[in-house]
Amino acid sequence: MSDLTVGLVGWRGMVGSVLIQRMQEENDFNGITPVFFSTSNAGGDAPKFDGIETGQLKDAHDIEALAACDVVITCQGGDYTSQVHQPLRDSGWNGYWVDAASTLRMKDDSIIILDPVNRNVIDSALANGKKDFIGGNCTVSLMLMAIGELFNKGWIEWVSAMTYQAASGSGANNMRELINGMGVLHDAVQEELADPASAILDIDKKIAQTQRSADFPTQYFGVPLAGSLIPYIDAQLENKQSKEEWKGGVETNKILGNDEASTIPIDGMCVRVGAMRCHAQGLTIKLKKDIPLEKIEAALKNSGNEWLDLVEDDKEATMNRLTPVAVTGTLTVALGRLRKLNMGPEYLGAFTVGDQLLWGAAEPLRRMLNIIREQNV
Ligand SMILES: NC(=O)C1=CN([C@@H]2O[C@H](COP(=O)(O)OP(=O)(O)OC[C@H]3O[C@@H](n4cnc5c(N)ncnc54)[C@H](OP(=O)(O)O)[C@@H]3O)[C@@H](O)[C@H]2O)C=CC1
Ligand SMILES: N[C@@H](CC(=O)OP(=O)(O)O)C(=O)O
Repeated sequence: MSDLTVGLVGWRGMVGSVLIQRMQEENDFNGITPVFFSTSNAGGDAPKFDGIETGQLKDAHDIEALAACDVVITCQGGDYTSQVHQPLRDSGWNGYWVDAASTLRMKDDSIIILDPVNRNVIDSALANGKKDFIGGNCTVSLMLMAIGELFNKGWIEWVSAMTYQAASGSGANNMRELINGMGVLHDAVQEELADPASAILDIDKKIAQTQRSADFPTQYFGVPLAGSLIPYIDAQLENKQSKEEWKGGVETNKILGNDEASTIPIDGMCVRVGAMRCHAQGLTIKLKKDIPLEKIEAALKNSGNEWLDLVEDDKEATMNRLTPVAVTGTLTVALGRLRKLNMGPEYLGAFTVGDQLLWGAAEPLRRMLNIIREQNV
């Protein structure tokens, strides 16, 4: 069988760059013919990689050029998907569409991909001729990478997820704004900080004044994030959930292949915090019955999830392994603070942290490409 021709759209964005880096690390370019597309620089030079012929960038809106690909992987964003996906399908193209954007996730013909958790759903979709494979919301994917085994065992009645989401989830400019804000705050009290005798409440007052000043960087988040938090992510829905909170329920159930009768209630509050690219979540899990903690830990350890770092519920281990700083830039999803809560023996508390650009965005896409390749051998 000849190499798959794989169109890459959005490769120079933040998610796309992480994808390309991971594809290089895993030698995913071996045995495919990559074609690089651009929405802004068609005809320019495609990125150069060792030993890979990439040629010129093609126009990402050129339906004919896209239709020449067996697989299109896009990290370009939802607007691009809205503009291009349907015209491409309408042209008769029957290739695989692999997408990071949320646009198509809840469509009947789409599969949300997170193969360590739902490989069975993906395999049966492939067998049934499905062609649209969409990466899940980062918070959802990271929660499932942590506690997917407990869902698969059928132990969970409902979950409440309280999230602590990194700036990267909003994009590169938002990450810059967070750091700029931190710098502005430091600059505002630099002299007082250098003087150990200065009063902390004076420093605090100056920080609050600076955060509230008209020239504090808020262009992208809308309000200050540095030294603060924002308990709202994405659009407001009519039922008062944020769209991010809504995704937690609908996407989790779709990934797990649950139907209306087997839907598991999942809800909580999604909060933006001043972390760079790792999302954390405090989980309250209502179990269907009292399952001993040792049994739960054993199930997680034996789940075959090689990326899970099950952190013992111990202060030192937690501080060293269950933080954004500990896991950032890695595929490790840390899960800890596992303990039965005072509400009763069916109530399990947990805390999880993972890199939202890796398992939360890029990694499921490159793994889907490899699953498609296995099908086409
Ligand atoms: N950020 C996240 O956490 C997640 C994002 N996603 C999805 O992925 C999509 C892309 O997100 P993200 O990667 O953050 O978006 P980016 O804004 O980083 O990149 C999107 C596109 O912007 C264009 N672009 C314009 N200026 C620049 C520049 N200076 N540097 C790089 N690219 C530039 C590029 O297109 P071109 O080369 O054609 O000009 C690029 O492909 C999102 O819209 C979302 O749908 C999904 C999960 C998580
Ligand atoms: N909304 C997520 C990031 C993201 O892009 O989500 P989605 O792929 O569902 O649009 C966040 O802000 O952290």
